[in-house]
Amino acid sequence: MAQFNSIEEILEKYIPKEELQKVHRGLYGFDIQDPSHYLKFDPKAKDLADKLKLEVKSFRFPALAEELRKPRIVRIGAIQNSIVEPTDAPIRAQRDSLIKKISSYIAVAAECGVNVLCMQETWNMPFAFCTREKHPWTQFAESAEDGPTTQAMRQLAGRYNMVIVSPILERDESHGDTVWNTAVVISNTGKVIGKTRKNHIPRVGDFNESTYYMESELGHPVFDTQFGRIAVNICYGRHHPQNWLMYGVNGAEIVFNPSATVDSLSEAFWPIEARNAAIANNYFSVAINRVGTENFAHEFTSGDGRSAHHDFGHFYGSSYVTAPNGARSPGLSRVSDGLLVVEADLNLCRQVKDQWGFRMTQRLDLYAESLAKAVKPDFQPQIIAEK
Ligand SMILES: NC(=O)NCCC(=O)O
Repeated sequence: MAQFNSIEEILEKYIPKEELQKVHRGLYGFDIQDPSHYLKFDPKAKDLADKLKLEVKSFRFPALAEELRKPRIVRIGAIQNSIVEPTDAPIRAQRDSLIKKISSYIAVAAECGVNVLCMQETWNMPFAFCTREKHPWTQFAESAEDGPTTQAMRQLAGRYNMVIVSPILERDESHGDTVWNTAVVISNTGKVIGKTRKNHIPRVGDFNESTYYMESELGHPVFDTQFGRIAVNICYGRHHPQNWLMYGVNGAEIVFNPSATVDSLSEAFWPIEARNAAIANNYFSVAINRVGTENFAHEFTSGDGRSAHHDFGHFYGSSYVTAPNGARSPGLSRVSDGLLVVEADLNLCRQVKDQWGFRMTQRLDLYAESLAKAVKPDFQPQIIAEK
């Protein structure tokens, strides 16, 4: 399929203006052409972004004014990016060129007033897990706490007073040098608050990640930051509603979904899953997908009938944010690097909980009892047939 910039662009091109407003309201929950929903940035931010050819999009989610609570306004940032060096370049050159590029994007995010930012899954390397090659790719794995990527991000977090979520390939030197798919959560003070790991590892298409790392044993941590309670649901975990549920049960107000997925597999799901999670759990979800096509020297197959090939297909970007009331931002481009800046009043989370009562009516006790039965070896599905 020929690559195109975005679905939004096609809609705006072919739908008459008065009809377009209805389409937008139905698709996004807002008239997304209403200028009051967009942020104005300092010209310096725009100049910086233009120089870097970085698409910058914004959106604003208002909440009701409350008498007993002040608004809790935060600016959430999401960065999607392609790789810089070809995948056969030296490892250090590949990693350091990405750290340099993303550091320049984070400088733009700072100019846009971003308070809490997340990058895509394993942002500092090519998504090489299709190859099933251990070498050279596991050389990208580094200490979550003080590897070169975390050190660089810690400096920026402190400099810009910004919480940074940095999804990387982790080398756990304390436990046999094991590799994990991890997101490091760095405070706006520059300190590492902690880390979370990918709970669900795919075995679909070319996503041969189970060759490299196991499912996380860290549960569903929520990180209490100056800019809200945040959690990270890494990529494939977005297909598991229970995974989203537990971040909500643990009190998350913003759940990032750093991802890497391709148009031949998941694009129809993409606008649905993180959006539904925000609706069902009354928090903001931030879906961030890698962008671009990455070619690898040695052709590979994955036993799914396709002939040997050198790439995953197209990572379609399309990052977007959904508010607890189901309204969503326009997406970033399908084909280029981008920064999405969303201004949100976190008070909206509790306002929607009150309005819809999902947390009150959630029946966790019923699910816990049913799931406890379902995991037992002698489980019998509850099927009732005509007598
Ligand atoms: N990175 C990753 O988990 N991708 C799996 C494919 C998908 O979930 O769309």
